[in-house]
Amino acid sequence: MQQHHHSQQPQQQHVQSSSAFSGALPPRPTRSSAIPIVAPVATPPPHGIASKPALSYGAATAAGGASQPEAAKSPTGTNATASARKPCRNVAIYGHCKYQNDGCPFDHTSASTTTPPSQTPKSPASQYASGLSAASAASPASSPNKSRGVLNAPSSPLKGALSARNVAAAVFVPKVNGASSPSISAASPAPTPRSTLDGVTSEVSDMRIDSASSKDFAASAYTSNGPGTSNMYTSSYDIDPINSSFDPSYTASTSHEQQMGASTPSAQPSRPYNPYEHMNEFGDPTAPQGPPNLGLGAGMDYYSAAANGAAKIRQPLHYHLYAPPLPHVSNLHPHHLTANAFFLHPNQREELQRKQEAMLASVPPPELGGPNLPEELHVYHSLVPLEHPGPGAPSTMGLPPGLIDPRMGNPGSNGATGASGDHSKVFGYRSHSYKATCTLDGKRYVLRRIEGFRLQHESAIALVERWRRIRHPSIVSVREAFTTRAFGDQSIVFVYDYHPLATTLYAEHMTIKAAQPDRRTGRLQPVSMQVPERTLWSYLCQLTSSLRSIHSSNLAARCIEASKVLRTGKNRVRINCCSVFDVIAYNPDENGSDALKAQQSEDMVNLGALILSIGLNSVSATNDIGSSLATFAGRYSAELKNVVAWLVGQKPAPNESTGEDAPEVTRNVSELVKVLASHSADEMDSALNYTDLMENSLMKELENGRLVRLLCKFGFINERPEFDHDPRWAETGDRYVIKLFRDHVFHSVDEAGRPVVDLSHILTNLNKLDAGTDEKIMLTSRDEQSCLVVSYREIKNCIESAFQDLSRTR
Ligand SMILES: Nc1ncnc2c1ncn2[C@@H]1O[C@H](COP(=O)(O)OP(=O)(O)OP(=O)(O)O)[C@@H](O)[C@H]1O
Repeated sequence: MQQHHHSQQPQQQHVQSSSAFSGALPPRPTRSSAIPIVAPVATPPPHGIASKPALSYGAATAAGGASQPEAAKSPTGTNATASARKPCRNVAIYGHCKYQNDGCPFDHTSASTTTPPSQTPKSPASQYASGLSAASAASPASSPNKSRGVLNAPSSPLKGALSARNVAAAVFVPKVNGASSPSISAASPAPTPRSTLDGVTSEVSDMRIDSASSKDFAASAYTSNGPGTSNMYTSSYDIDPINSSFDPSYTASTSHEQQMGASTPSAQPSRPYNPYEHMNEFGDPTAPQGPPNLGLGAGMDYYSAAANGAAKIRQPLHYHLYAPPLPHVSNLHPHHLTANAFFLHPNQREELQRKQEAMLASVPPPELGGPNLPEELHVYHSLVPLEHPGPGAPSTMGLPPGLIDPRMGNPGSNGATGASGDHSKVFGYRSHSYKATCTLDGKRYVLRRIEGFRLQHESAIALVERWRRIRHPSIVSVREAFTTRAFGDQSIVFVYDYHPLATTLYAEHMTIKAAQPDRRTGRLQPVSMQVPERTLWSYLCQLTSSLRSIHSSNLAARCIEASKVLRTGKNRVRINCCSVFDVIAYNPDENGSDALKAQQSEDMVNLGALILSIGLNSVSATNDIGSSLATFAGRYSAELKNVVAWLVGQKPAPNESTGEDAPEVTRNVSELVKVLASHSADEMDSALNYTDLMENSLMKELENGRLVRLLCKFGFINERPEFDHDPRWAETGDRYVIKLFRDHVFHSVDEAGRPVVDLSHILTNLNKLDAGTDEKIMLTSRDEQSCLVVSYREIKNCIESAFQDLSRTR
């Protein structure tokens, strides 16, 4: 309520001053639109008519009121003679007035005289405008920030910023004068009485009125903005300033050229827009002419020119333009392009969000029917079982939604994993897996508890330390192991990195998955179990690489099993549960190196058996290796079959022509790496392509991050009920411009008053704002009684200044 009160009060005040400003009319009801500037041509009498006096910005007048300036007391709108002396606003905005010969009482002459500042009522818009030129102590809009504003800096290109009433003076074009900042030229007489606002006078005196040269100015005026950014002044001659804001044909050189001081309006002839002009900046020797103003080409070679150019910062930076997707990524699937030009691909977003949901999944506490788990275990808390509780357990004990990959269905129903506490098919002990949060770093880990295990040798658990040091993209990292009685028994717990929504190769390829809806028809279709050969090669390459790392560390995986290889993404696999066997099957009497050799050799056999089982979608494929290999050979290439046969220890077939036995190759991981060389190259290509795709996705999200930061700043400033004991802070001074810009971006309406719900309008404006371009826009107050012509750079400065004020008070 308080906020409402504060935001209303200044608005009412503004309406009052605005109605006085426009001439004795009752204030119009406040509308959410701030964009009526597109509409005037649709209204029969454009201005000067009693029913629509609000458009007479040129001379601020008032019907009365003690607070009004002296000069404001002469009526406008009702006095045709007075109107005739006032410059027509249509000329100011559109370059011509279509009602010139149709009764429009305003002045359309293009002869120019100096536009004197006229009296301005203290509407927030005019307050801001006057604040731009000189901070007026009497103005309620004056804020301590103004002196900091770029607008007051003598060399600023914003020096000629217009106040609301200056909009009434005809077309302005920036005057580029050597290295100094552009000033503004007015092209129509402005016979309004001299202003009492001295601060504005100094600003307006910078405006050159020279209708004869105005065309020349127009030709050079576009130099003030960067390519892709139209200039309000230029637009006012021949294009619609609103609808053509992205028309690149009205832009050419950069402000850098202006800084070089060689492009005076008269010196630089009009030349066609060249979208590749920036390339010339570095002195491309193939260019037909040297880059403007750099003096390159003659005597300067391309590379030194490039080094020179690279050192210079080009302004303005074109942050307001979305960079298109890179061709090497986007050309992969053209139909993906249009939908995903701006944002992360929906499937990718969905997958990432599902993973986050899995990370945050929790179970109810035991008193509410949840599983009976210790509240804290060593440095871990919030334990959530990763396996279903077994038949007969109440539903509250079930897995929380979002914890498992939805493709897998209910794990209990299809037997993808055993129930929590079942005997592990691999380790033999009863085992449980939990997701848990670490109190030390707040991250999620997986705790694998082996129930009823009594540790006999301290040195066994010390082996875990060796596993801790192994970091490999295809191995689930081992963090630590500890024994505990927290579950009421003797248990050992192994801690691993958590990979949300991970499934096992067993669940993925050896269990029948629930039918999935067809993409085109939407009908449920059974999921094919056939594993493409490319996928098998990919698994083989990844697992070989991880074995290589393990074996070279004088360790053996000992758990190359379908249920112990996790699938953590599309075709991404990781060996899980490393170190468990080393601890639970520890034998102090074993000869170290012989045992290790045997275990490593076993890893190779298990790898072959795993590929064979996946290819045949059955764990029992290893029961009869000979017949399984025959079936396998019917589905896959001879090359793959031979590699698998070699791994599982089958004798290679004799040479067909000579009948001789093929030489036996020693079976170890180094040999396997050689065998897989060409497939590893394929794998690397895929990985690099995927990296490119990810980088591209990252670039899209980067853009969004910028805009979110900007929107946060808006949120801090707009509608703030009070700041620094000033209840009108959010509505006055720099903040008034921010408010009008917010209206322009989010509350604009079309000609029929319907809200413009157009994301591109928002993105375009926010990007230009973030980039701080020199392009100017017209902001209109909610009551349509006043307007401001400001550049995005000025608005950006206002936001920065207001935000800094807020953050300084912390
Ligand atoms: N590090 C991990 N990150 C994420 N999920 C994991 C991780 N380790 C295991 N899981 C998940 O926990 C579940 C149970 O794993 P587990 O290894 O106990 O499978 P299992 O088929 O029950 O094997 P076993 O027969 O040995 O008990 C699986 O669905 C697996 O996806």
